[in-house]
Amino acid sequence: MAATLPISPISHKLCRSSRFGHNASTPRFCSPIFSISPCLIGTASELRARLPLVSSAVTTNSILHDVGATVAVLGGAYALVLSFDSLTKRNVIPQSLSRKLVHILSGLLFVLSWPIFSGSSEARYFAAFVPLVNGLRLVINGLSISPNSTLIKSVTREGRPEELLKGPLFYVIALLVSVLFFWRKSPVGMISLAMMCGGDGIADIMGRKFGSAKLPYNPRKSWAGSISMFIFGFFISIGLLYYYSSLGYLHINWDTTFGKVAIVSMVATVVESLPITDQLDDNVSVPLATILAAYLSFGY
Ligand SMILES: C/C(=C\COP(=O)(O)O)CCC[C@H](C)CCC[C@H](C)CCCC(C)C
Ligand SMILES: Nc1ccn([C@@H]2O[C@H](COP(=O)(O)OP(=O)(O)O)[C@@H](O)[C@H]2O)c(=O)n1
Repeated sequence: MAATLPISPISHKLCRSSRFGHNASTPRFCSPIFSISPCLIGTASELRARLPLVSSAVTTNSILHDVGATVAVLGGAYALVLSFDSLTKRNVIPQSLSRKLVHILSGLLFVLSWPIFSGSSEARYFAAFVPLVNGLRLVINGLSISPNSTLIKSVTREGRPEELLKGPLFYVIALLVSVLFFWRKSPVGMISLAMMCGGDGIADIMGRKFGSAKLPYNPRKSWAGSISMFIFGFFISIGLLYYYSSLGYLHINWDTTFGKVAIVSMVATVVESLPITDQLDDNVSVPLATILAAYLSFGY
């Protein structure tokens, strides 16, 4: 006997209507194949008539869901900067470390927040609103239109507002590109942010602390910084791929993925180590190189 499936609540409601001569007091079970009962035929035509109502209800729910997620992530972004500003003001951590931790955590927490948005095709645009608002915030403060000392102190090296228009703004643009063009169903965007936020951020912290042995072709960078970027970038990338595959967004072939991520991490690390920072900010060169290498490696 063919497997039977419970019909949805709306079908149950329709099946009970007197028009079909049924007095189904409990949800009917229906075979999913040929034995379509008059109730189901009625159900199908009734469903077609009601589909616009169902789809508009689903759309409204998705929009409310995504608006809520956007507000929550925006609040998280604001709270993150405020928290590190407070830690710096109370001399719990030095300003340079505070800025780097904001660099590392902002983007990675943003990527980790993507699953709280709905499954609708428009969800990525709601998520993109977060870096967009923060980008505008950086421009407004960077142009000193209405300077916010908390943001300037937490995100700049020397406390000059115009600094916001360089590294931080490129950083937020990289988040915007990843969410708009790659989102949850491609490994490319999340790996590029793992390398820019996690890898490059750790390179700075480890390089400043342990970077006595400088790179032969770039005395401003060190082996400790670059090796740290490769290792942390690799494991953070793998962690994000595992996170998204365990949630069902990605289907990863782990036999080949470790090698591919290692290659992409190496490419990003080499690019970051090049003496080109004065011409091209790391927050442009690293995500661009990672996106290219990851797209060539994974193909989607
Ligand atoms: C300090 C930052 C970049 C500087 O980079 P570099 O010059 O040191 O290479 C990071 C700037 C972060 C920005 C002000 C806030 C971005 C928030 C993000 C879009 C959303 C985070 C949400 C999450 C839930 C906290
Ligand atoms: N590969 C690296 C990267 C950074 N660093 C150290 O971290 C400092 C800041 O690096 P950076 O100029 O790339 O900083 P961001 O552009 O990432 O903010 C450098 O001046 C080095 O002291 C390193 O030693 N090795």
